[in-house]
Amino acid sequence: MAIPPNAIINDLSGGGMPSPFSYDPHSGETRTFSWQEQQRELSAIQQQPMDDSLFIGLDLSTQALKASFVNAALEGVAEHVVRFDEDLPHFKTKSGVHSGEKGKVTSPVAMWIEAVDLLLDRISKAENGKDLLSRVKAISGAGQQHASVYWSTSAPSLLSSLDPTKTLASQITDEAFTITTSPNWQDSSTTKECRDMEQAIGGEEAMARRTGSRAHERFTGPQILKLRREQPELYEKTDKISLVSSFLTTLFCADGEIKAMEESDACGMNLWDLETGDGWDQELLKYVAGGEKEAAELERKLGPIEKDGGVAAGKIGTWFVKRYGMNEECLVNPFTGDNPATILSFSLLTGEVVVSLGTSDTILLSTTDYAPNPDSHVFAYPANRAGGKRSYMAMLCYKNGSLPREHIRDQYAEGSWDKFNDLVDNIGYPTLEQAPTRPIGFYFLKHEIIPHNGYGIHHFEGADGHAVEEFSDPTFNARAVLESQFLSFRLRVSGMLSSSTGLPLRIFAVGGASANQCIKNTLSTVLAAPVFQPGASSANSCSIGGCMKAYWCYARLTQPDLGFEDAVRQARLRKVGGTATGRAGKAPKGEASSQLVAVPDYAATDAYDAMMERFAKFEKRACE
Ligand SMILES: Nc1ncnc2c1ncn2[C@@H]1O[C@H](COP(=O)(O)OP(=O)(O)O)[C@@H](O)[C@H]1O
Ligand SMILES: O=C(CO)[C@@H](O)[C@H](O)COP(=O)(O)O
Repeated sequence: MAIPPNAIINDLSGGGMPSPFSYDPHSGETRTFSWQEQQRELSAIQQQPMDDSLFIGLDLSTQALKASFVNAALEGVAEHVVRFDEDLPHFKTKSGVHSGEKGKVTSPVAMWIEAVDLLLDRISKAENGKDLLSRVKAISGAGQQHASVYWSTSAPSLLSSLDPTKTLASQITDEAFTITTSPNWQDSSTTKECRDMEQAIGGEEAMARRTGSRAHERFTGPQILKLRREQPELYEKTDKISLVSSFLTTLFCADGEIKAMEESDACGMNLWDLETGDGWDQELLKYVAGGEKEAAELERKLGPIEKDGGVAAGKIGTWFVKRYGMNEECLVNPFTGDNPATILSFSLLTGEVVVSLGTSDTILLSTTDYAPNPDSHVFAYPANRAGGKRSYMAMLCYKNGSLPREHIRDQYAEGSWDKFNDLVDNIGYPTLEQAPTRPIGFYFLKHEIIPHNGYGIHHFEGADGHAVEEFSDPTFNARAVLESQFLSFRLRVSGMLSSSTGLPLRIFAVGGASANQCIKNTLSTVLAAPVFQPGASSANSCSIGGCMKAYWCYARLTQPDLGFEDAVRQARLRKVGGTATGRAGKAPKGEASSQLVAVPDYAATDAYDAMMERFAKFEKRACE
């Protein structure tokens, strides 16, 4: 495979060896370290009593709960997963959720609690599992964004009196919650609430400027407003509201306190004043709560926000110590959102993006500019520190990510990814001559975020793009489901990048579908950029980002001012010094150097370039 000119490797991203220079997306600064400086740092690091330490990162995403363990050099040591549909079938979820009427999508909170029980059981029964758990010095991780948990007044006493002979699920019962299901990020039932909230503060531009995003159906603020309007008695009875991230922080501390939300994840609510970063947006709170006095009560329910991503929210609960032999000094670092955690496992340079192909498809980049736009999202960067220079994470999010790809695989390729790939390869890339008549399909199985209002399956054929029920060659759907998604990425990402071409310099692909070579090739070719992957596994970048956050939190016990990037760089020096040990007897996973996995077929890139105008026109038609 020829390495294209824009693929000059600096191995700052996606794990790997420490570099003599470090780029800090937090400050936008690049610093160089002489080898003498590195040698001094290495000696200092080797004196720290970390040799045996492990760090856990969890990822409670839509379809699964994953756990990664890393050592003090941030090398992967073990991984475990609980898949909701398969491992907890009694909750009867499909792809982790229940889909109801009028766009309502929820997940049972009890399922997540049982998943934590099952995950810990699996870990402790695995080879060396008990040993691994006993060596954990800090735990952190991520939750799917926007989804919320509604605690009752009984929660604190239930959480602080857990009996280690019983499971979490048998003790943190429905009594702990006012609502036993959590509105999922795929929910689209709050369109009215979104428009009302935007109108209350002067429109979508104003909402984006103040909170980082225009109002979105899945965001927590519109969901809370709908709850207050439709079930006021349950809203009133709710004592505290958590995001999935702060729900997990609370669960792992289990000290009776409902823990603070972390700022980056709180940006997915349309309630946090990201423009100033100073607090909840009082006008929005007032609107959602229904009055001035009521706003103060909503603020109490939401609690404070943790703006320092590297602090400890508490220590691991005694239930975990007594039942699973975890170290009572183990720190719990505030969990964040899944996308913020994913970006943390990379140190992106200007022009580089992470493309996460999970249940949702997302594009992530880091920036020091606050440049909100109604078509994308801006969140606080998850490694910000209180009082420090603020930076941001920009994101595009597609609801119809892996599920439409699976739908096409099941309908046209007998449920096999290999057969799906054969269809994609058989059709091949378009030539420049074919571009003006290339068929284009749209697969909005769920109400789409981008383009807003996209819904249903649409096929267009011919130069004029006349709508057809099905393509003349139905197998074309396999290629079309990839092409239309990546053409949409291409259309939108240019507005977020400052590069002269409007295209990314490098792509880091993560998430379940990044295992698929055909998908990576097409992504690379449509976006005209080389694709890299973080070592052996790219499906765990989110939980690895959580591990790094946990490590950072622990390192700050002895170096209170340590920044996230410096913590990561220091940890990787141990790899050079060879002082950290996994002791699990397995090859390290997930944290090897990034590898080039796909390069553009530039002739086809030209053809995709020529398709952009038609694509944008047909997409508008599909949304009419
Ligand atoms: N070989 C493959 N080709 C394409 N998609 C895949 C492949 N393997 C897994 N996937 C997709 O990955 C998705 C899960 O991705 P993952 O990142 O684990 O999800 P989540 O976003 O819930 O964390 C599944 O829905 C599946 O469709
Ligand atoms: O809604 C968003 C981001 O705004 C989604 O990205 C969710 O955060 C869920 O992620 P996955 O389950 O696909 O990881």
